[in-house]
Amino acid sequence: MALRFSKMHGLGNDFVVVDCRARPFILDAAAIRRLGDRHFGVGFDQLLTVETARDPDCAFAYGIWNTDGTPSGQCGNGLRCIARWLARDGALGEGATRLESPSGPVQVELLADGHVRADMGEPRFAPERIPFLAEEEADRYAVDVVGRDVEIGAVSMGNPHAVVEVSDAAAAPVAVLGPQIEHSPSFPQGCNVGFAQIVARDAIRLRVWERGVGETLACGSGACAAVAVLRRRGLVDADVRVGLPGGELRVRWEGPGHPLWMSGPASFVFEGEYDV
Ligand SMILES: N[C@H](CCC[C@H](N)C(=O)O)C(=O)O
Repeated sequence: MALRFSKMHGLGNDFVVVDCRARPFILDAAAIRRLGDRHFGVGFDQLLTVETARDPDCAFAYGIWNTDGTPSGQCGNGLRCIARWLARDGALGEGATRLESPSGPVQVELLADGHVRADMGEPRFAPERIPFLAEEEADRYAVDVVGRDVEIGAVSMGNPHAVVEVSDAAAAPVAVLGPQIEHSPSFPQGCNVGFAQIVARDAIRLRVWERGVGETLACGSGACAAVAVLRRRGLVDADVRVGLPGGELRVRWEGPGHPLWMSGPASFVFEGEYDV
């Protein structure tokens, strides 16, 4: 059976997008891993499906799977690509459109410069909503990683994130500390791990080790998570430029009680057919 797809990326965080509006998604974890394999398949950081919405207030729904076949609750770069994909299909109305993500509704809007702005909802810091095992909610936690304490912030953007503040993102031990924190028992469902360097009150540099993938060139929900954690600590202003290896995202968060906004590019690369 041939599976038609669009290959897309958001700042180098790359996706295979499959239109499942006419028929349900049928690949199991092993088939997703094969599709995501960069030698034996097409290759992606995440597989995204466009689906009909169950939520009557949303125009469409979307699904998210990592390279290892595990599902995710949110994908910031991916939802910008879904918005561009729907716009090309003539299915995105004027102004803001509500989309149903696996973790709840988000709102997207195509900007004049071709970028996409997304209302990602409010960051969730309550440990049980991340999920993260902690007695009480805090700005920072000490997590035991291979016998030593590492200080992190923890937050959900619909998917779990740990944020580690570093003095130099370029030199951060992403490949060592990333998987150790991703698989920490403190995060019962695992987590994405951001390494954030504060450059100014309106600019940070960030690298992200993604749950179920590894280090990616960019992570939209990771950028949101880093700004949320650093703003809650009073270390950055509301508007922050987030510099990732693949490029820059803009994130805006007034603070508790307010939604968090992210904006950035979304690009098509090619259309293809995959023999499932
Ligand atoms: N690349 C995505 C994040 C995927 C998160 C996934 N790795 C998870 O298991 O939560 C983004 O732009 O937000």
